Amino acid sequence: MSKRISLTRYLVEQQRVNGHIPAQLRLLLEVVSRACKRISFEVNKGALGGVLGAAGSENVQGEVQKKLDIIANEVLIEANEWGGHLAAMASEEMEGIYLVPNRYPQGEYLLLFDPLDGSSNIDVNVSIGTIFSVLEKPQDQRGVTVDDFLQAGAKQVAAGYCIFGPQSTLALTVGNGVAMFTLDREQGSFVLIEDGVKIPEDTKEFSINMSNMRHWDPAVRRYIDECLQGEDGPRGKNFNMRWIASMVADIHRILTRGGIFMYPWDKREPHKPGKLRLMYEANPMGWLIEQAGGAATNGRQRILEVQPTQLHERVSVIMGSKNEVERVQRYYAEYDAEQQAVSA
Ligand SMILES: O=P(O)(O)OC[C@H]1O[C@](O)(COP(=O)(O)O)[C@@H](O)[C@@H]1O
Ligand SMILES: [Mg+2]
Ligand SMILES: [Mg+2]
Repeated sequence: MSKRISLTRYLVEQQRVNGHIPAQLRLLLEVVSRACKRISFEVNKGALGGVLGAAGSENVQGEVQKKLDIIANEVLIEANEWGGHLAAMASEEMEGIYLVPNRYPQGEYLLLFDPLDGSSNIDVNVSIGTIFSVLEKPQDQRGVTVDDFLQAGAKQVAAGYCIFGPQSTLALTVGNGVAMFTLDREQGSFVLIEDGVKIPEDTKEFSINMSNMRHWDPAVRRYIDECLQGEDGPRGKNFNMRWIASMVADIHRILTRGGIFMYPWDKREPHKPGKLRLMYEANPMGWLIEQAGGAATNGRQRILEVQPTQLHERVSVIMGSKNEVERVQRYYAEYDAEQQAVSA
């Protein structure tokens, strides 16, 4: 039987052998993975555990909260607040930041999370997940503020997600490629299933909510129009489409077999840059995708270089197989040049 490598062992190797992560970060990631395990068990209870359905409240973004959104948020906070590795946390489900209470030891990291991604899929038994991102607390003696969190995605020191599907699988990067671990429920531990995950540079599969087509901008329309024309169009090949409506599941598929995922700006709410959140959805996913050889952009700028100005900032998202993402970027550049020429 081949040797099984647990997440714990992988992290120890990242720390000791490769010197990639300090001990504090290793311990923090252990705690996050334990929280993901707890959430996985809660998710699996479904109707039997009374965890389905709406909670009867709204989050800061005006979205109806599901019971599991709140349960997952509490699990992550409870697991992480006393460990001594963190200074503060931020979540999709909380308006402000959560400071580690004074009664617990204070750490050097900031943790951001989307505790339950794909909330609309909870009640219909479709894959959902937890997304997380770790930043370093800026070095100074002040107490932590929201401004400390407003760092570009390129500053992340760890990022990942745990998908709760037919299997619970945790994908992780500490800046040394992407590794995936599946939860062995009998052993109670995450076991390495793939290291050095690589996304093919080309693809024949796109992922976008087609019902928004009439609201997109011309660059995205052009790209999707050409995909839809298949063999008869300029791309000369047929494309397939997948939309799970859980970013975590769509990105997991792309990390597994390639593809392009888009949730672009659209004109329904023109003042918003996009639907997805920069700091705890696009940044961690963007870094994972890049670490697997893919690309992540808002059409005009690399996502990891977007300087956040708000905790719950939104962003237009185009990520996945490199050549396709670069093509969409090119279409944006061509469209912008045309617009400039018209207005000159
Ligand atoms: O309802 P739509 O347009 O299909 O949107 C689906 C998108 O919304 C999200 O569910 C937002 O995440 P939350 O469930 O964490 O709010 C993404 O995971 C997904 O890509
Ligand atoms: Mg989400
Ligand atoms: Mg969520």
